[in-house]
Amino acid sequence: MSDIRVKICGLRSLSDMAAVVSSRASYAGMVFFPKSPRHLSLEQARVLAFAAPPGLAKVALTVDAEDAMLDELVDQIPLDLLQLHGHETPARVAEVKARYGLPVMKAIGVADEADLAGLMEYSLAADQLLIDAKPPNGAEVPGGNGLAFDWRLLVGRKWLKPWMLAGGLTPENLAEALRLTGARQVDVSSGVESAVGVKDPQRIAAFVKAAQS
Ligand SMILES: O=C(O)c1ccccc1NCC(=O)[C@H](O)[C@H](O)COP(=O)(O)O
Repeated sequence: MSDIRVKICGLRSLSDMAAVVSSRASYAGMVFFPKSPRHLSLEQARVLAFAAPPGLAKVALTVDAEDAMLDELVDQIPLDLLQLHGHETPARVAEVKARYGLPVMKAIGVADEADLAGLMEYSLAADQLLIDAKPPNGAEVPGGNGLAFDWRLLVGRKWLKPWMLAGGLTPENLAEALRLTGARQVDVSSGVESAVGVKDPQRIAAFVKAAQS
């Protein structure tokens, strides 16, 4: 069994949380972005977060959030990691990290080699990086689109901080993605859904199993 850590993103219900717990994933992601089909209210997120067992990291995902919103999330929800999935600068990443005293993961969208240029600077400011597919032009949401990028772009690359691979991963393609990129952490949303925003417990289990084999 390998020690690949898995984040299941976009949980919406207690049954999603139960599926994530029984799969033995390492991170449970909650989306706070009203345009997303996976958006949660504070109250919904509190219920999910309090149902998470110790050892399962609770991740709050925001997009260019102001302090007022982050203040509310951090005050009301027990969180382990803040995922910044917008256009936050390295300086903003450092500011969020200092203000809340929580680890911060910065998501970077990748479509081609040029998109990797900023990663080093972000790796100085953030605790972790999430290397995701860049959303298509005009996309309503900057993540959770089920799109993959060319994993060969990551071959032989190293960053200063732990990183996760994301974007279009599925139980079916995960082994190949791990083989090519050498990722030790992976993140998935659409690939473990039966319809947009609807998590499928069997696909969650299959994804984590694929990460462990
Ligand atoms: O999942 C969303 O709806 C979402 C909305 C706004 C910003 C980010 C979002 N998801 C970010 C994630 O961490 C996803 O898991 C990641 O983009 C991979 O998604 P997918 O390609 O669907 O597996």
